[in-house]
Formats: sequence, C-alpha cells, structure tokens
Amino acid sequence: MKTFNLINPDRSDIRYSVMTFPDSQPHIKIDTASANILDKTEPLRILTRVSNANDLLLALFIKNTLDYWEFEKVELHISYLLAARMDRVMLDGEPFSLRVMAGIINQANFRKVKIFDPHSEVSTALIDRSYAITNHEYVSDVLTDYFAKNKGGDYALVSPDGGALKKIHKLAHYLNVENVVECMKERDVRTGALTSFKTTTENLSGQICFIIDDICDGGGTFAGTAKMLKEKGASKVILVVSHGIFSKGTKIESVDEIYSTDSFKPLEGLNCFGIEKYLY
Ligand SMILES: O=P(O)(O)OC[C@H]1O[C@H](OP(=O)(O)OP(=O)(O)O)[C@H](O)[C@@H]1O
Repeated sequence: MKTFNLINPDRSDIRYSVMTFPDSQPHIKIDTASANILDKTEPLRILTRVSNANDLLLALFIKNTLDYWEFEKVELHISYLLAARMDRVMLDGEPFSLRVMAGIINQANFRKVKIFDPHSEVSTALIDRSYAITNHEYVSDVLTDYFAKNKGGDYALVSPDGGALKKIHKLAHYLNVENVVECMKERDVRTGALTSFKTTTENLSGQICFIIDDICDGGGTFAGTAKMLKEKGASKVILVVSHGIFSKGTKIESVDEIYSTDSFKPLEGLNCFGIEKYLY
C-alpha cells in the first residue's frame, strides 16, 4: 500500500511541504506530479500522529485534496490518538472528548482507520471502520532487544491497572509467557492523584518485571507500581509503553529502564522503537 507519510516525510510516496500561516492555520502543499503517478483505485494511507489538533486538521486537509483528485480508497493510520484517554465523562462539567474526536474523523469518511494500541475499546467503538493494532509485535521486539543486551532470568509481564489488565493476557498468550502479575491502582479523577497501588502476587523474588501499558504521561502510575514490585523482591523493573508522552521527563523512580515507540513524538535518552514497523 502506498503511504502519505506525515511521520517520516522522507518515506512518503506523495511529496509535500507543510507550513503554518501567520494566523496559526496549518497548511500543506501536495506535489501534484508525485500524486498523479499513483493508481487512484489502489488503497492509499495517510500515516500520522494525532498528538495535537493541528495534526488532525492536516490529515483532514490531505483527505480533502485526495477526494478532489478522486483517490478511491483512502485510509487513516494513527500512531497516537489525541483524547483516547477521555473515553467517558470523568466528571460533571467535563466533555466526552473522544466522542468529539471520533465525530470529526467520521465525517471525513475514511475507508479504514487503524489506531496503534488505543487506550481502550471505546476508540474503535466510536470511530467508523476502525481497527486497533495491538502492541504484540512491538513488545516481542522489546523482549528480544532486552535479553540480547542483558543477562536472562525469570521474568514476568505486569499489568499496572484495570485498563492494561484487559490486554495483558492476550499479549502473554501471543508471547507464550506464563508469568503475569496483575496490579491495581486508584486514581482520584478530581485531582488526578494516585492514591494506592496493590497486587495479589506476594513474592517476586529475583524476577525481572516488564510493566506493559499504553501510555506513560507523568509516570506516577509506574513509579508507584515499580516501588511496590521492588518491595516484593523484583530484581529489575522495565517499563514498556506504546506511547511515550513523558510530561515529567524520562527519569521514573524505581524504574530501571524504559522502552517506548515514537508514536507520540520522537524520543531520546531511552530505548525508542520507530512506530512505522508496527502500524500497517
Ligand atoms: O504516567 P501517568 O501519568 O501515571 O499516566 C499513565 C496512565 O494513565 C492511563 O491510564 P488512566 O490512569 O487514565 O486509567 P484508566 O483510563 O484506565 O482509568 C494510562 O493507561 C496509564 O496507565
């Protein structure tokens, strides 16, 4: 499939240049010649991060031009979906932001929408003809990379909360890993504060613990979970997230090493895997 690549412009099958008008409107100029040589009856995907509102606008502007040129099968492949966490009304007076995002995407009438490891099933429920791409292949590559660079040993996959728990057993099955540690956390939705960390697993003596989750934002979930895992004997704690926001930086207490993709933004100072391999 041909790709209109907003993540890595050098690998785009259609060339373009992006600019911003003085009033902050994002704008794109698409190279007509590179578009005209493509077969318009074949699928074409727009590959993009939706890390902010302008990213979404640009993708929709491109779809508008591709419609005008009569490309028949345009897909949207999203590495990170803004507002996927706001998958419900958290508190009275707050919006159901994901529903708004979904409405905007739906009106553009993409043939398919693929989303890499969305926060919950609500994204694919709300967005028409959408599919979630799991983190399975990515986590498999992480384990291979980790054990190529470090001594082997007993290890466990850890789900830090209820959201991650829904995915961890399918991942463990895919990876053929038996050892899964289920954890719970409590978050006060009024303040965002994390209030408690628990697990039913008592002894993690000598275990290398891989915490698997979709997003690392401030890192509080993982500092609290890692501290608890170490108190129960874990020899190392490795954080593996699909989407690295790292709003408070990439030093997270009690976490020994971090893996992420560049789905939200390019990252330095940790193990960062390019998202393109996993989103197709
Ligand atoms: O790095 P942090 O700032 O701790 O945030 C990361 C956590 O936040 C998200 O879950 P969230 O707490 O929104 O949970 P829920 O939607 O599953 O209730 C995400 O799935 C991580 O678990």
